Amino acid sequence: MTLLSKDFLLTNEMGKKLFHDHAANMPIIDYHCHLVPKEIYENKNYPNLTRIWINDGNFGDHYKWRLMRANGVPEELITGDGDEYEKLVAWAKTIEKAIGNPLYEWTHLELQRFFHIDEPFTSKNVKSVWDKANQLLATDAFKPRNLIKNMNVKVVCTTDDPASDLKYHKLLKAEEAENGFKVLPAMRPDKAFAIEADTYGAYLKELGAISKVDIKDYDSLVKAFDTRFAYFESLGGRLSDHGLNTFHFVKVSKSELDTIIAKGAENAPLTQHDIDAYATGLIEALMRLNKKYNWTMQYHMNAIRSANKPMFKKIGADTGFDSMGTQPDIAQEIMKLLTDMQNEDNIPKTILYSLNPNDWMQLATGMGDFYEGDAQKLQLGCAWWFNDTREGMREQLRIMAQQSLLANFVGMLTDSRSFLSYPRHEYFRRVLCDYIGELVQRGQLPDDEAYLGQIVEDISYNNAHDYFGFFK
Ligand SMILES: O=C(O)[C@@H](O)[C@H](O)[C@H](O)C(=O)CO
Repeated sequence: MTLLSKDFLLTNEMGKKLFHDHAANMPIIDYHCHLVPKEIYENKNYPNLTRIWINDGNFGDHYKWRLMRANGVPEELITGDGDEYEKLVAWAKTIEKAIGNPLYEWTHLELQRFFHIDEPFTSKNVKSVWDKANQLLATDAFKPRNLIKNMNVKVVCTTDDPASDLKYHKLLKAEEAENGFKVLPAMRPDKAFAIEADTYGAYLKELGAISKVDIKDYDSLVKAFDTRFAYFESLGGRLSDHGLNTFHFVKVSKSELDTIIAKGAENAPLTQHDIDAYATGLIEALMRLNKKYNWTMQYHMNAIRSANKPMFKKIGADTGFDSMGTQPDIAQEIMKLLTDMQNEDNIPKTILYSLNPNDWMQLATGMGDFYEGDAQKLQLGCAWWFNDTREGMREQLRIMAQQSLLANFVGMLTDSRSFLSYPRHEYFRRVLCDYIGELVQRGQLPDDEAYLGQIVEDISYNNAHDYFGFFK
């Protein structure tokens, strides 16, 4: 089989039929990514391949950055102000060493799907790739909105702070019919959780100002969030998303939460008990609001963020210095949370992602204790970040299939900061179809293309369409 041939990742006949005749042409709902709404709205061509692929001066692909650092590339040719062609040369020299790394396949998929460049990308052809890609990047087809539209994307959910004015979502909403896709905000209140940060007090003021609530205690904080849920909802938002790097369930009284919030706002010393109690109180408030608005709550848990403190100070978060978390009991702590909220019937639709696959069985089986109402009210999140590999995807599919109902799964997302990442959905669909095809091959499923094809189409698009309510 040649590199990324027609049947790449497809090792059986049913898998090939399921992919080519059912998955391949399904539209995309990308319900979690980090694209910048302003860039979608302004719709400007990228000047060259480095800027859309590696680093556009603000956001960039920290997956690539990690590998470039692993290859000894100096920071000036990664996130620094080095020559942009030389950055691509550095990437070419890196990717030719990345055998077995998903970025090898993603890089070549993107070159094939967008630039019709089929040969392997190496330091020997980087100049011709640079020239051909840049020529195409200057055309209308490579404006961000056309990149989204031409990949058959129907929904893009960005990642937005509750205090955001969602200016560009509002502007894009007015052009939704013309664009042919929705750009919807997903509320990511991580700053509101960071009570130990010296910026917490200022953030409460910022959130209070935009919600017109004087936030001074738990009730007023919840009221402020309620107004933001209503505003996000008015622009099509139906998701909240939470980076719970670690989590310890600590239930305290409202008056104790009031005291903790006051301490945080004044930047007074907080104990770990305070921090855990506050996170528990706030996540429970957000569970109630997700339930009230019939949103879906995503938990991104067990991550170590910005471990390289000197580089964090130098270039900030989300720059490739994160890794898999090692809190061994995080799933147990989440179970305590779910159990507590079940007592008041306030568990919303929920997707649980853990960066540590050791958590997946606990999460997948634990969720099963709380199913009711909506089909697949709780589900195991797709293989996330460092697990976004063929093997990681197969493991998540296997566990979801064996512990719940794979046919209800809402499928994949890009989680990306680049407009070129949509082939990750194709990659996932290939893995999904190959996995199902193998079950047929072993006689574990009927050799029934119509039945299995419908399930593949549902996982690829229909389930997300119905589950999230973006089109209601
Ligand atoms: O949403 C998250 O917490 C992560 O996806 C995080 O943003 C990370 O930088 C990422 O993009 C992984 O794909």
